[in-house]
Amino acid sequence: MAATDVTGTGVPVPPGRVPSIVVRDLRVTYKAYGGKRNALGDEAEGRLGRALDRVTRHVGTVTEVPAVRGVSFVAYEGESIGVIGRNGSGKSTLLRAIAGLIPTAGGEVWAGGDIALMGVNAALSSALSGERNIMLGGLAKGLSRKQVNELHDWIVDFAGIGDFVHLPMRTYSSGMAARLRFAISASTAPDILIIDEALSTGDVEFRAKSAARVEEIRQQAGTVFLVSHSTATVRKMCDRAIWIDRGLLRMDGPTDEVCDSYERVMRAIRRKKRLRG
Ligand SMILES: Nc1ncnc2c1ncn2[C@@H]1O[C@H](COP(=O)(O)OP(=O)(O)OP(=O)(O)O)[C@@H](O)[C@H]1O
Repeated sequence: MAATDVTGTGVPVPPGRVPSIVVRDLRVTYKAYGGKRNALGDEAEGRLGRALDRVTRHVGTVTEVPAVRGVSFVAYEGESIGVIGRNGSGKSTLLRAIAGLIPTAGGEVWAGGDIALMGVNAALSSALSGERNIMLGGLAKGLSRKQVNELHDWIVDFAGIGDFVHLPMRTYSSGMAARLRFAISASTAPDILIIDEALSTGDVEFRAKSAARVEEIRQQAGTVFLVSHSTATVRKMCDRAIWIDRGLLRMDGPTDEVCDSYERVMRAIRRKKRLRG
């Protein structure tokens, strides 16, 4: 049976594969009030900055930042997709829009299941104990009190925070707090899991443990997105990679191919910068 373009993205769906997310011409524009912003943040300078000024419209004192400028792709069940790109290229914005956490300026997202976004910045309250945060985090994920109580010991054990669970989170080291956030998010297996740099926190042992948990979730036929600056992590954990550059999808394909191209371009940029002094 031939592949068909049932998603309308122009990407044919191969026979036997089940799409979990369809993103069609997705656009996100931030409105920044007052100061001037551009699509690469503070890094954009000189020629690049002027080029970006052309795509960044200034409306009165409001600057519109087109952070995602028309991205389309189809993700399938069982895939683990690394999302790479330079600082400010729009990776987090794209995934937050897919998770429905921020408004879009155009395009469509279709999701075939529940989406959980796990990030080191997931909001937990530093004034409350780990225990209370586990309950609040679980309720925010849509679990019942009973379900959170059942998961409580697993979360504390996975995070390795021991008796600190009774103390306010402000007494935690940043590693402990990040491990607790990860454990809360990973305590249930959502259909679609988005991890934003969460794996880069913690020590070697915790990274290995969290990687194993992501693999478990992936094997339960969920789809995993991993936003990371580390191509090494993406190579290890993902079978496919998406490269986002200035709000556009620059490349989508097998992890090694995409990471090789990305690293080549990054090396060339660094070389140019060095030559310019
Ligand atoms: N709340 C906001 N208001 C205005 N502009 C924003 C806002 N959040 C992000 N941006 C801008 O949108 C663009 C994309 O940011 P985003 O955080 O999605 O990039 P990123 O690739 O995830 O970056 P990083 O790798 O540094 O985390 C950047 O130019 C950034 O400055």
